[in-house]
Formats: sequence, structure tokens, C-alpha cells
Amino acid sequence: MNNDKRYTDSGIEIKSLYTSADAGKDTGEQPGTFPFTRGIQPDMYRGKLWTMRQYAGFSTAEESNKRYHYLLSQGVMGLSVAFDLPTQIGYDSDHPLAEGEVGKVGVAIDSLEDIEMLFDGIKLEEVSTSMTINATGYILLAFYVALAKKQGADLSKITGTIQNDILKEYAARGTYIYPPKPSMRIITDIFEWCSKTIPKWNTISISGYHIREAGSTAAQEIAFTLSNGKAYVKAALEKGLDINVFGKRLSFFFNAHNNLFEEVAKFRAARRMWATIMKELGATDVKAQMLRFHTQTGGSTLTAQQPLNNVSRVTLQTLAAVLGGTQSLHTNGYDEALSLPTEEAAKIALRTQQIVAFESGVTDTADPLAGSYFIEALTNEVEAKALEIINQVDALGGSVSAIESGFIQDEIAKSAYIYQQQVERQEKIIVGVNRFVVDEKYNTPLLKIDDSIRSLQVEKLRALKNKRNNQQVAAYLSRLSTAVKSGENIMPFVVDAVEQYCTLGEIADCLRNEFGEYR
Ligand SMILES: CC(C)(COP(=O)(O)OP(=O)(O)OC[C@H]1O[C@@H](n2cnc3c(N)ncnc32)[C@H](O)[C@@H]1OP(=O)(O)O)[C@@H](O)C(=O)NCCC(=O)NCCSC(=O)CCC(=O)O
Repeated sequence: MNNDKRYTDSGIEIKSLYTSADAGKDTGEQPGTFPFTRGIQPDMYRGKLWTMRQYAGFSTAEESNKRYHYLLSQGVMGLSVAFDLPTQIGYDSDHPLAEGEVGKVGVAIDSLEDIEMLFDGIKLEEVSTSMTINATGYILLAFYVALAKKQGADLSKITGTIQNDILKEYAARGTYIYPPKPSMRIITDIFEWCSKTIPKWNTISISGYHIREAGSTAAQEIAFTLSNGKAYVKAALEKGLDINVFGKRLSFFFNAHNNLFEEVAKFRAARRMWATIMKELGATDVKAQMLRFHTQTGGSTLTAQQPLNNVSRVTLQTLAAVLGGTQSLHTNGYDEALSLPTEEAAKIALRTQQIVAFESGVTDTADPLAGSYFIEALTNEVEAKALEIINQVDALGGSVSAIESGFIQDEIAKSAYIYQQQVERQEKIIVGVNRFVVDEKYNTPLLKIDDSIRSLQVEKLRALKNKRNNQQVAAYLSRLSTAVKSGENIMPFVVDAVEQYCTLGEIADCLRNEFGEYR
């Protein structure tokens, strides 16, 4: 890179000075009005702070339940559940492929019994819960609703989110099971069923986070995410669903990196673009045009070297998310380049959000950076770059085809390669990694998950299979298979099955038998 020139993470050249001529025409847009560049609420955080929602889950349901109670006691405003890999790809803990993975990157869930334990002492009617679950999202949602029913909750008040975003699993994250077409059917079944059964549930969290983690630029992050969003909307429209109904419950999930102004511009541009896309697709209700999003600070920006420096990175990224108008935020623990966060690291991460919320003053007015020549210019430039990419995806026939042809994966990989080269050539400086390096021994205590978790889960499964009514289990699984074949909405059948204590693996297999697996 030429030393005289400066670029954002998306390769947009930054001038040394911006003037009113760069900012474009002032449209007089107010927060809370179309196209929502300035945020979705007129008063933003004065009306309500964003939801501080720390992503957590590890080991058994019992252990994770303790962490949730701890986080709630420390001031989190919503839960966010991390599941282990076997749960994410539809294997019970006793499956041979689960070996070595049970309870490792999240909590192990095999049946409704585990969910009952996971939320022990927590009233589902009073908390909003996000679940990072995709291919098996339909099963976890059924577990959650079954538990809400057992608790006697009013289902019209139950709120939360399932990630349920399979397209980015093929493109970037990897926990898919079934091929794209039947996966899209499951997702639209969920849209339809939720609107009637749990109308306040956010049915999907269309995620750019993992696309960015895989190495995309900021502009690619929103472009590929909004393209995936268009694919879901089109699939739902093809099923005959009403865009003004399902469109209101679509939500998004983005990453926040260190390049503060480009990140703020990215969030503003994404809102403006989505509102326009939804209007073009036929949404007339403003609530169906609003892009509501969760943010997680960038996992890939954390360094294993001098890990306490990560507290500063997370603070910058928190500012980017809040100045960008996020609805919900997870801040990473400083030790997460090394392991899952310890309780201490999780606490500091939450305190970072609280310091920004209560001490910095950035919540006192809506969209505080609006009107900055630089921010307005950058918002326009990120939008233009992202639009160009969306047009490329459209020309390939939309996201599903663009993923099947490998286009999206290749574009992300190219950006990741360029970034790596820039770091190696010291064109990008990472403090403690390629400059200001010290020879250190850091004795941070790490969270280790014991392999014995698997035997605990296996024993629980064995006991469950002895005590449940196995004839009923077989009958309900067979009904589910019939519904899958007939094209009926699968969700009522999945809920019935989980209430009989059919396991996650049994239900996932039932659909595997009908749909096959994607390789
Ligand atoms: C929509 C969001 C983004 C946020 O929902 P929330 O309920 O928290 O917030 P919200 O909708 O803004 O607010 C709740 C209610 O308050 C209202 N409200 C908000 N602000 C208001 C204001 N100023 N005035 C009046 N009302 C207001 C809203 O309209 C809403 O009511 P109504 O509903 O009545 O309108 C949701 O989808 C969400 O919580 N997502 C979290 C996803 C997540 O945690 N993901 C973790 C992924 S972790 C991961 O994937 C990482 C790594 C990996 O595993 O690979």
C-alpha cells in the first residue's frame, strides 16, 4: 500500500479532509423513519437501551444454567445460548461422531429434559432468549416452546430469536445437515408457524457475523447478508406467506471490528439498503422494512498475545455497534483467543457495555454521528460497494446459486488472503502481533471443559430412554415423517414429538431419512 494513501477495511480510500461537498444532499431524514439510515426508533436509546445479551453456554445444562443466573445477576438483559457441535448438527451425545465434542463449544442438549434444566429458575415469559442454532433450529425452538407451555406461559408473550440462517452455514460457518432446498422449506415452515403460535418470536437472525469472521470485508459482510435475506424473503413469498407479517420478525446479526467509522457507516448503510429491498419486494408496513440487528464484537480481532489489550478492542467495537444503532450486543471476553471466557472475562465484557451505556453519554441522542461529512460520505460509499456485490449475486441467480457455484466462498477467501498479506507486510498494524511485540508469559486462567461431560450426557440419555413411553416415541416420529413427506408444516409435529421426549438426534434423523444430507 502506498504510504500516502489510507483505506478502510473494505478498501475505500479515505481523504485527509471531508467537506460538505462529500456528504451528499441532506435529505432531512429523521430517526425512526424510512429508510432508517438514522436508526429504527425515533428516540433510540433514550427510549430503551440495547439489549445486553452475552452469548454463553458450555458443558452440561446444569453448568450453563449457573452461568445464566450469574449473568442475569450482573445485569444482562437477555440470554444468548451457545450449543455444542453435536447439538448443532443433529447428533445426540451418545452418537460415535459426538466423541470429543460434547459440551465443548457450547452446551450439550439431547432432549426436553436438558432444556428444562438449562432454564431452571428462569421464567421464559419474562426473558428474551436467543439461540445460536441453525440446521437443528426447528428442534430447539420446539424444545423451547414445549418448556414455555409446561411453565404455563402465555405464548403470545414469548420472545427471542433462533439463528436459523442456513445459507451462511453453507457459505461460511459449516453446521448444515440437509441440502439447501429442504432447508429453505424448514425455515419457511418456521416463519409460518411462529407468526401464528409465537408472534413475537424473531424467526431468523440473518448473519453477517460469520461471513466477516471468515475474512470478508465490511461491505461484503452486509452485501452477502442482505442477499441471503432476499433469498429467504423470496422463498417465503413463494410459499404464499404475507411479507408484512413474516417480514416484521426477520432480524439480522453483524460483526463489529475496530475501524470505527467504517463500521458505523456499515450499520447505517445496511438499514437503508434493507428498507429499500423490502419495499421493492412489496412490504408496505414500516415494521417489515426495518432492519433490526444484534452485534457481536469481532472474535477474529482478538489476539492471543497480550490478551488484556483485547479489552480496549472490545470497547472500540462496542462504540461502533452503539453509534451504529444496534438493538442487542454481545461483547467478547478478553481471553477468547485462547479459550471460552472465564467468569471474570465474561464480567469485564459485560461491564464494558455498561460503561459505554451509563458513563460515555453516547446514548443521550439518536444517531449522534449523523451529518458528519465523513460519516455521511462513508455511508454512501459502503452502500455503493455493497450494492455492486448484491448485483453480482443477483446476476448469478441469487444467494442459493451463488453459494452453490462457490462464488460467495471464493470472494470471502480472496479478501481473507489480501488481509493476511497486509498483516504480513505490516501494512496493517496489529498491536502486540506485528508491532509492539513483547516476550511475555501470561498466566491467564483458562476455562477447560472436561471430557467426562460426555459420559454424564450418555447416562442421562440411557435413563431417559428407559423411562419414556417408547411406543409413543415411535408413533410420533412416524407422524413427523408423514408430515415431512406430505409437505405439511412440520412444526406442530416436532413440538408433539419433543413433548414425548423424542431426542434431538432421533428427530434430526427422521428428517435426514427424508431429505438426505448435504455434502
Ligand atoms: C431483534 C433482535 C436483534 C433484538 O431483539 P431484542 O428483543 O433484544 O430488542 P428489541 O427488539 O430492540 O427490543 C425489545 C422490544 O422493545 C421495543 N423497543 C426497543 N427500543 C425502543 C424504543 N426506543 N422505544 C420503544 N420501544 C422500543 C422493541 O420494539 C421491542 O418490542 P416489540 O418486539 O414488541 O417490537 C433479536 O433478534 C436478538 O435479540 N438477537 C440476538 C441474536 C444473538 O444473540 N445472537 C448470538 C449469535 S452468537 C454467534 O453466532 C457467534 C459465534 C458462533 O457460534 O459461530
